[in-house]
Amino acid sequence: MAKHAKSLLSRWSSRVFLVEVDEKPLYFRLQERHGGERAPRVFGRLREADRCYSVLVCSGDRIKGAKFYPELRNKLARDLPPGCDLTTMGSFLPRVRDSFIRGYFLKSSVEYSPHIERLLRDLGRREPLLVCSYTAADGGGQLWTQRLWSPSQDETPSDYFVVSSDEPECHPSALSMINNDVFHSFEEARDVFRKCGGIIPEAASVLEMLPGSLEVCQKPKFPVIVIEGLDATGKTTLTESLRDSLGATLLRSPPECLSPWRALFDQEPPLIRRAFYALGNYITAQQIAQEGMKTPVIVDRFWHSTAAYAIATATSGPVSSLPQGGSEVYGWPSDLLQPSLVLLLTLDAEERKRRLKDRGLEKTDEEQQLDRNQLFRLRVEEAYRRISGPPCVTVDASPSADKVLQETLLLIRSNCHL
Ligand SMILES: Nc1ncnc2c1ncn2[C@@H]1O[C@H](COP(=O)(O)OP(=O)(O)OP(=O)(O)O)[C@@H](O)[C@H]1O
Ligand SMILES: Nc1nc2c(ncn2[C@H]2C[C@H](O)[C@@H](COP(=O)(O)OP(=O)(O)O)O2)c(=O)[nH]1
Repeated sequence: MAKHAKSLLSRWSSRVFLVEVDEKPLYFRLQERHGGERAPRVFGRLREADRCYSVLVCSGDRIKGAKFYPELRNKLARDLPPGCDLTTMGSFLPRVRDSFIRGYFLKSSVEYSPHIERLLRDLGRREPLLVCSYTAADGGGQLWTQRLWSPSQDETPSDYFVVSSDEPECHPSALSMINNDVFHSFEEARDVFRKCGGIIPEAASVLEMLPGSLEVCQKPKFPVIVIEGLDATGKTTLTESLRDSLGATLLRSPPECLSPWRALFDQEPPLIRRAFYALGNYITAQQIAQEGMKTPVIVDRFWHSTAAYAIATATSGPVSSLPQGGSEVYGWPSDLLQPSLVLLLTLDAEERKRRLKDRGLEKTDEEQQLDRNQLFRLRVEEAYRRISGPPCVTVDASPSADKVLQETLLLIRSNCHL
């Protein structure tokens, strides 16, 4: 069994678990049982026949684990017997960075079925899984562990209670966001792509587009203005008008040179997808530094989009589950060029939907998620606002395109002395 999983087993009982129940986080941990004390109720609505499993991906290889996590869900969703309920779960060591590991919580309302254990063993042969199976006790919603096991290791009989645990100050995924979801360094993002080579051949093509090393960008002579906002808020329309009005150079992130691979990496798990967008920002930064010596530069999306979508995706539930304002995760990468001004186009949801529809282009999966999941959209919008470095200046994008342009030109002239 991977050394990592063995060490994890030994720390199993000091871990806290997080299961999303009806979009609300439920935190619990395992407490050694002594004597015949009764397990306290943690999960409501469990019957005596219910059997639950915590299935955690504890791969020692970050890339393989990231790739395996979505595959595991697809396999479980496909192969589990009817009557099984699958939700996301995580486990972490309180206040220990990078201790958050992801997994799934299975609730099987069928009588005990060896089929599930066989399925987990087969899956566990591909990547070390840590499985803790629970049995609901006397139907009252009490749970205790039956066995802790990793398919590649004998079962470890155990006798733990499942007891509620306090909600931590911030969502535990925040403990692992930096350089897993939000990349704060070129080297960290490039390292992910270097390690992807064996699994995703196109990673090599992206690496070839990167600068050998980050040349120290000279501060551009001319102002650099980034336009941010959700899809269909009018960024493309406004940036093209600003380019014409200011005689500026128009750039976008990810840069054109990465467009052949964007759709492919949009399908990859967050660790790889976010590294892709982070690397795109570094290439765009090099272009900004060059063009900014000759003309003002307008950029269509940059770091704020990368960080806001990554943070909003890595958390779940209400805005309150975002890392607190001022957290390190909102910081600007020290090796990434900072623009002179960042304008965030804001628009009410109905008008944005109308523009999306009028535009007719198919929606990105993130856009579909924005539509479907208002909570996700609210997390993206709030994450935009919390990002430090140059903070966003919001611009109401609901007036006509020309009015938005005039308003924006006023802001640029007053902030950038153009
Ligand atoms: N101020 C405006 N008033 C009314 N319609 C607008 C305005 N700005 C843009 N539009 C229209 O809204 C649609 C979306 O605009 P645009 O493509 O510029 O948004 P976007 O933010 O660049 O979207 P995406 O990020 O998805 O590319 C287009 O059909 C555009 O013509
Ligand atoms: N540009 C950019 N887009 C990102 C990033 N992270 C996530 N996204 C999402 C935002 C949108 O839903 C989707 C499309 O972004 P976009 O740049 O507006 O695409 P485009 O339609 O203008 O080509 O990608 C990111 O880091 N940069």
